[in-house]
Amino acid sequence: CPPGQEGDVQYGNVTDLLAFISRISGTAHGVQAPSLVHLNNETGVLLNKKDMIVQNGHYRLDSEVSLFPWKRNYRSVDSAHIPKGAFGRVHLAEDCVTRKRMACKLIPLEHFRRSDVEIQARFGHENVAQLFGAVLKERTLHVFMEAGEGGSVLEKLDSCGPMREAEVIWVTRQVLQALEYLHGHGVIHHDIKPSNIVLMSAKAVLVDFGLSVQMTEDVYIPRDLRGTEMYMSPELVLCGGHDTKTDIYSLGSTMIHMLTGSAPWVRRFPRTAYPSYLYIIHKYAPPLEEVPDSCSNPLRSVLHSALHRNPALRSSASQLLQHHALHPTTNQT
Ligand SMILES: Nc1nnc(-c2c[nH]c3ncc(-c4c[nH]c5ccccc45)cc23)o1
Repeated sequence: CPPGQEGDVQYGNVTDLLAFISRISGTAHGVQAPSLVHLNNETGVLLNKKDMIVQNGHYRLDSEVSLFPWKRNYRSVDSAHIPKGAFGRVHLAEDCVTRKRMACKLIPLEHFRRSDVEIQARFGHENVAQLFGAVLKERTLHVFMEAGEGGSVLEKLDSCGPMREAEVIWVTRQVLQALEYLHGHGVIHHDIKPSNIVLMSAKAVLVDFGLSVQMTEDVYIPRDLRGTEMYMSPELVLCGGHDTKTDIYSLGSTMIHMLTGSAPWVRRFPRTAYPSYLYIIHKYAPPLEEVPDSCSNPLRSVLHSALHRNPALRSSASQLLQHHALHPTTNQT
């Protein structure tokens, strides 16, 4: 980059970031936005003025910010666990001046969905990975976010096996706090699963909002099938319309994965023999028979409420947060 050539990375607020996202959304779909004519230059909006230092309108890789592979949280994790979203790989990033550590998701412009950024920009919550900004460089969008350096719940499960009940309760409560907030604003995440829950020292956060939607009616009529099959609700599989309760079912499926170490269905219907689980999810009762015998009755009751086949009878995030099983007292064994 010739010295003195100004970049176009600016500090701004959420409104500025959403305006930038709207401009590149047009570019992503072939419409060349005039203000982005220099796609080989950098352009973007950073929300985090304290920790991210822009130099002459630049926030360049290896100059202003460095990317690193994530440190392995568990020895046995193979490279397959390098975090990746629906359409982008996630790296550990560090600001070269402030040393602020972040996550940086690289999304090719042709795969970019507004919801990848818009939902996290508009709906901040302590259990939703905080968005720090987005920079477009050479047709790749770099999305900077809060980093869960403890890795994902999936990485922990694949390395350490089934989680203890107290750990399952803690993660479930963290996710329910995020879902209570998102669902209260009509946002459906659509991909609740262990790899989209990342761990930090004192909390867990939801990540990967690339499939999320904000409902404008009481029922969301999908144009495509969204999510990861093993965790999908029966009503989502039927494509007849669904609402935020689909995330609750996916959380119930995630709880089974945390308690057993395996995703629901796969032990009874091995992936080698069943390329798709959609028919199984539609035809069979919810996978409550996979709840281990060791599971306490109170937590079993939470699973019954979260995995109810009828979304109208399924508990909401707010209702589950009131469940006594999710507030164990220290004197309970
Ligand atoms: N798909 C997606 N979209 N946004 C994120 C994201 C935001 N902050 C993060 N922090 C950590 C990880 C992460 C996932 N698996 C891991 C394994 C080891 C270490 C870290 C991780 C992922 C993120 O992920």
